[in-house]
Amino acid sequence: AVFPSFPPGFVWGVSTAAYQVEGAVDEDGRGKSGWDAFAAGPGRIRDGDTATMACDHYHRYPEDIALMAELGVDAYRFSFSWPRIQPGGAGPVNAAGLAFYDRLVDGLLAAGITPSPTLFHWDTPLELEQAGGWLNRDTAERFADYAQLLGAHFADRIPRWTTINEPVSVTMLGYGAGIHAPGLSLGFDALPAAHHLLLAHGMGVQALRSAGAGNIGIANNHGATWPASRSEGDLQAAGLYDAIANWLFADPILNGAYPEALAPFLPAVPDSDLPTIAAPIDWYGINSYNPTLVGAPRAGTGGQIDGHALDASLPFSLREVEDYPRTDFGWPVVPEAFTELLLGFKKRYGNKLPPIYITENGAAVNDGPGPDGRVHDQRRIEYADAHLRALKAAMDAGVDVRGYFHWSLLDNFEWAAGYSQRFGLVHVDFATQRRTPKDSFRWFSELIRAARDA
Ligand SMILES: O=C(O)[C@H](O)[C@@H](O)[C@H](O)[C@H](O)CO
Repeated sequence: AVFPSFPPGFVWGVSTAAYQVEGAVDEDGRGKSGWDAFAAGPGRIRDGDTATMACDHYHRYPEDIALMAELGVDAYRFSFSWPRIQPGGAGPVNAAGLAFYDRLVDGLLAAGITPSPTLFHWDTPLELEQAGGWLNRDTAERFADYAQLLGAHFADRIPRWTTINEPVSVTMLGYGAGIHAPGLSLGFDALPAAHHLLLAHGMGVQALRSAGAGNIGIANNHGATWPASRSEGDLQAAGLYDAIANWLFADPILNGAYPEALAPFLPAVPDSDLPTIAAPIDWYGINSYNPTLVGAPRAGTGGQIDGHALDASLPFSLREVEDYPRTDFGWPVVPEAFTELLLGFKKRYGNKLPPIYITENGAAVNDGPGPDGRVHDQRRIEYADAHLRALKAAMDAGVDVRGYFHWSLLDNFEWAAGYSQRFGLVHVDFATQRRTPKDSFRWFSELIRAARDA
């Protein structure tokens, strides 16, 4: 089928994150992160994998930049490693750490690829984590200092900035359900972390602007929430889950207030915090993969996330989305839910909604090289094709989307799932670090060129 045309200037990109690709965890003065400590814990990461080497991007970035140039992308969304740049999360800069990002940014610019970094993608400096991490308001203050120094150093070379990646995942998986670092299972008592992450975002925006940087946004994870049935119990549970998973992290930024439904659960916060969180942004980033089916609590189970059982005491339970294909990570493939999500955003925020970038979208498809040495990841092509058509349908209906960043350029360290789940357009042999562009890589590069020539 003919591929839908995207507007001229639409940004095509790929995404990665420092801890998932860099490796070199003990090199050139990098400090430890909460993830280093968490991943070292027995049974925390599938197969006992660690990110000590990951994709060795720290040394192989020239090869990876060449792959991105071959792919034909306009932009590369990577993340800065806070513990590499500022070990301990406070005080002086680690010059050798900063120098790595000078090399990466200059290499991208030389290749005609726009560096589009994220300041924080989950690797909290360990010293800050040990002082309470995102449960501690001070971490937001430290983040503002970190944003200031990066803005001052790179404002002249970096034209697009993301403050924080998915505060919802850090809050719910890291502090709420203990599946990610720091591994705390606090349930609703994790919500102060959400507030401090949002506060850090707002302070980060202000710090970047005062350092002369601009074109700033956040990358929030969002997905359509579907009630398990029209019963009162399921509708109520789905409404509460939707408020926590989606609107808790969008409303304060776009509306300047928390969702009313969550008032009973949220900590009291200083009045001045909400205007800070709502610091004007230039664009809004959405990471989206699939919808979530939610019902009333069920005795004995709260459902599961990536095979990790959720606490049965939660006021909702996650259910399996039936009758749709699944990725190898078990995530349902529902392109129409992507359109539904974006139209829902336009309806909810109207003209308060700035232009959108899809900062992440992709699928775990674990095919490896076949006898011909190629990786025939047809299911990834089908996933991306269907989601880009779903995206274009939302754009045709008036949603202002300016770009799409595929997750991910490389197979990488998929957090608690280790290397068992592959999201890359490029296959990585983690024993030899050999990179093999997959069939999806060729498909995406043809699509980008066709879209540009259209
Ligand atoms: O969205 C996230 O969880 C993160 O941003 C990425 O780091 C993940 O690796 C990716 O999404 C696949 O799960």
